[in-house]
Amino acid sequence: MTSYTEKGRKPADGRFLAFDHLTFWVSNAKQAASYYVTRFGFEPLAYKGLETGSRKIASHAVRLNKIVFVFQAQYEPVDTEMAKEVGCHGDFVKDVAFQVENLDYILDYAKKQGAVVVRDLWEEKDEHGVVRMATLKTYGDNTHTLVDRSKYTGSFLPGYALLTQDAINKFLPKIEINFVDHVVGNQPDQGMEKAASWYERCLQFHRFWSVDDKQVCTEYSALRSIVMANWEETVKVPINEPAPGKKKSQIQEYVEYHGGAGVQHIAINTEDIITAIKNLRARGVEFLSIPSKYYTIIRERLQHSKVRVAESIDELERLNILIDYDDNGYLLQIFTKNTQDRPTLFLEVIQRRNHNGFGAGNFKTLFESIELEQEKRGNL
Ligand SMILES: O=C(O)C(=O)Cc1ccc(O)cc1
Ligand SMILES: [Fe+2]
Repeated sequence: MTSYTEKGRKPADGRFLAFDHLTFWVSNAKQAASYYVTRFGFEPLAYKGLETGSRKIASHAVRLNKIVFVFQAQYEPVDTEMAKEVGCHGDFVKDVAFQVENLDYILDYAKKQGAVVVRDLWEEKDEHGVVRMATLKTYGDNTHTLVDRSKYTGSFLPGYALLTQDAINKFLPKIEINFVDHVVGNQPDQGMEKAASWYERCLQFHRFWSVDDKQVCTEYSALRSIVMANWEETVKVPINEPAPGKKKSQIQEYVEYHGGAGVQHIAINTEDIITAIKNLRARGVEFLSIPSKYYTIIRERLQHSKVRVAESIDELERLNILIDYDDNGYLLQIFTKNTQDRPTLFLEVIQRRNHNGFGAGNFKTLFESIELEQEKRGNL
C-alpha cells in the first residue's frame, strides 16, 4: 500500500468542490429510482419527462442529504446511444458530475490537454438562476459533467419539477448517510494506468493512494488500484484493474458482465454506520457476509494497537461491518450485494475517524467474501 505525499503542482485556477450528482442510464427510470427510495431511504427530489416537456428522456432524481442520483430512460422505441449502451451494459452509472468553481478555466485546461468534449459549455436557466455545465469523456462509455451552480439557488437543476416525500418513508427507519465519499472505476486488463493518468493530465488530479497485486491477492483473485484525487482531496476516484491469479479476478468478472470499463462501486459516507446499517438491513438491503474468524483476529490485533475503536466490536460483528485502522485512526466499511442482476455495480457505506485509507487491511477478507458470491454465480 502506498500513501502519496507529493500532490504535484497546485492548479493555477479552478477548483473541484464535491461530487454533484451521479446519472444512471437504465431501461425503467421510474422503477430504478423507487428502489433507492424504498431500500436506501432516498427521497424523490425532481422529475423531468413528458409532462414537463421532455419528449425523449424521463429523468427521476432522488436525494439522500448531499447524495443525488438521477435515473434516466428513453421513451421511444428507437436506436439511440442510450439504447445501445443500456442494451450492452444493463442499468449502469453513465455520468459522475463534479461541482466546480471557474468552470471555464477547468474546461479550457482539459481541452488543451486533449480531453474529449462530449458536450461543450451550455447553460440552463430558470427563476432561481443559471447553471453552467460541460461534459467530458472518461473511461469506457462514461462521462464527467462539470457543474457550476454558483449562480443558482434552486434545489436541483433548471427544467426539473420538484417532488415531495415518498409516502413509504414515514413507515421505514430513517437513513442518515451524508455524502459521496468515492466512486470507483473498473478497467479491463492493463487499463488502469491510462485511466488514472487521464485524471492527472486533464483534470490536474494527483495520485492519493494505491495498492498493487502483491498486496491485494487472495488465493484466487487479484487486482491493482490507484486512487486519484483533486487538489483539495474532496473528490476521490479509485481506478482498479484485474491482475492474474489462480482463478478469475472479481474485476475481470465485472468487465465481462458490464462490457468494458465502468463504475464498480459508489461509497457513501455516514457519521453513524451502526445505526445506518441496522436501518438499511431493516429495509431489506443485503450486504456481504464476513466470517466470524475475522472478528476474532481483529479483537486480538486491536488490543495491541494505539487506536481506540469507539464502537462495540460485537455490534460490528453482528452487522458484518469491517474495520481498518492505523495508529492515528480507523474506518468502518461494509459492502452491499450487487444492486442489479448483473454482478456489476454495488454500494459501500463508510464511516471515517481520522483515517483516509480505503480499507487495505480488509481486502483479503472482503475479496474472499466476494469470491464466495462469485462461486455461487459460477464465475470463479
Ligand atoms: O478500494 C476501495 O474503494 C474499496 O472499497 C475496497 C475495494 C476494492 C476493490 C474491490 O473490488 C472492492 C472493494
Ligand atoms: Fe471503496
